[in-house]
Amino acid sequence: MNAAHNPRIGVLALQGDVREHLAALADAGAEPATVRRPSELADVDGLVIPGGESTTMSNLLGVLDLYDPLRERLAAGMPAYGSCAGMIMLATTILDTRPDARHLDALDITVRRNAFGRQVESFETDLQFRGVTDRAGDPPMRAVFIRAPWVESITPDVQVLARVPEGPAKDRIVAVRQNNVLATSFHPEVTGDRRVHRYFVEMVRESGV
Ligand SMILES: NC(=O)CC[C@H](N)C(=O)O
Repeated sequence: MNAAHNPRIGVLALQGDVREHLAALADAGAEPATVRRPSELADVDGLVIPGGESTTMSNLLGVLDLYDPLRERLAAGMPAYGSCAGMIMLATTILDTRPDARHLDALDITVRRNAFGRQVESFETDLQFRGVTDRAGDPPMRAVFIRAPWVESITPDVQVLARVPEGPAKDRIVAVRQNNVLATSFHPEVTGDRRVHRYFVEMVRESGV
């Protein structure tokens, strides 16, 4: 695999906003590919796990024989980016989930599902994103949350990239990175702002996996 110029980045295509991520990755300079089987997973330099329903995704991973190969590639350092349900899938500890839901243990965070409350199922805000909005003149990032999780706690190996700037959930952590794994509670693929996808494409290039 040659990740130097145009990394091949998969989107786990079991459910959720797969098309939007494929388009965002193409805009961000990657060669996008859908991943539904182990052979397709073996062929990518990095993987996006989109939003959807983490308990359903957990089931489908098992049914399609993707769970073990995906854990193995993550353990070997394959870069991954999870948004919303994807963040939940990547986490080591999940609060408010079903006891039989399986996850990928690639990110040392405790994440709470549907954390923003059922009344406020979805909302938008502008936030600062470390490494993306921190140069003078960079506009803030529009973040769209849909029945989103938040990160309840992290270990020292995890870098906080974004927090909720205001309101009842002020300061809750909503974007993190640990080595080659990136996760956001929100959905950058729906706004047309490609900066998070460019950040991830750059991670994949740098990893050279
Ligand atoms: N937009 C989303 O991905 C929502 C995540 C969903 N609430 C879950 O728990 O999996």
